[in-house]
Amino acid sequence: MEIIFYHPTFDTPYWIAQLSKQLPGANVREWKKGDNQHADYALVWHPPVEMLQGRDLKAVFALGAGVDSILSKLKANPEMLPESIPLFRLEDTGMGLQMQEYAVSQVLHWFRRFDDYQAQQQKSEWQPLADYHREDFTIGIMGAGVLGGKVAESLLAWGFPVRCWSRSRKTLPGVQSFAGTEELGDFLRETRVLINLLPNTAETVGIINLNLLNQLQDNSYLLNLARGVHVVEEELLQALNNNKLKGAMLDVFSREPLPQESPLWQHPRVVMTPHIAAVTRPQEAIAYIARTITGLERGDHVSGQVDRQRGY
Ligand SMILES: NC(=O)c1ccc[n+]([C@@H]2O[C@H](COP(=O)([O-])OP(=O)(O)OC[C@H]3O[C@@H](n4cnc5c(N)ncnc54)[C@H](O)[C@@H]3O)[C@@H](O)[C@H]2O)c1
Ligand SMILES: O=C(O)[C@H](O)CO
Repeated sequence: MEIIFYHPTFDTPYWIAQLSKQLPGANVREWKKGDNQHADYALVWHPPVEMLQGRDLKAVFALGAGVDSILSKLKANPEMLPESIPLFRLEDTGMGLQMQEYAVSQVLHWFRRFDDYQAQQQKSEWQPLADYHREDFTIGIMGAGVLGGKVAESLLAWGFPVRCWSRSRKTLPGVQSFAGTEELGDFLRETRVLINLLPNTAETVGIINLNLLNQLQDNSYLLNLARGVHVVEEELLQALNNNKLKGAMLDVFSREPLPQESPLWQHPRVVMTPHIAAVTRPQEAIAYIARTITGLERGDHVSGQVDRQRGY
């Protein structure tokens, strides 16, 4: 079995060595420009079109959870990967735990009013504040898939009321599930902390706009862990400046790196990280890919295949 690997920043020798160890019958090689030799599987992130085009592959694996970049490249170059070749993505592979760490730490930060205490410290002000109550701190998770489900579990464990919104209704124990555009308003009405874990698709671009934010509880918070294009950044700033939103924590931006001139850098109630909420963990990802390839070779049904029409 021949496997080609391409990632612009990963430690390629490590990936090749580990994949070879876990797939003993496979010959794994780094794809380099000009390599047109046969391959059965391709493992990629931001692949050059020529790497995939014209190949008779059994499957392609995206080396991340989101497949928006590869699907948008495919839109511009449909011949890069015919529909008959399945595209897989990473399901969890250690990202669920990272998302839990991120979400729990920030929700607790807001719940215990550490943002207010930090602002007071700037003014050398010693002033105990009223406690917040969990019943007024409903967490609303948009996108209740692999990662949204994990985040829901972790916040439930801290005793917060948790609800989710997704395309179809979910049955996550203890979580109130809302589905479809017709239930979006009901989902938002009680939400105090909005956590975004939607995929980037034609339907979800720009979904977090002023109209949506205005439907949240007053003094709400936004945690964007998915993609920057979900948020209309100027409208987020309006919602912060008119105090509908009390704070926002953003891991992703419509342009990355965030341009120096963006007012988000300086906003006193915005905190940010540089797209690190959940990164690909090589060990878990390699084990998952090896397991999936073994399953595909046996003809098993395996999960993780992207529905290209839906876009995730
Ligand atoms: N910031 C980071 O570091 C980072 C890391 C990993 C993943 N992500 C992002 O997180 C996203 C989610 O990952 P996942 O593995 O949980 O994906 P997933 O496919 O398992 O879950 C997606 C969820 O969104 C819902 N959904 C999709 N379209 C919808 C729509 N139009 N309306 C309502 N609900 C809709 C689905 O029903 C599903 O519940 C990824 O697509 C990626 O963009 C970000
Ligand atoms: O989707 C993912 O896996 C991360 O956001 C990296 O882009």
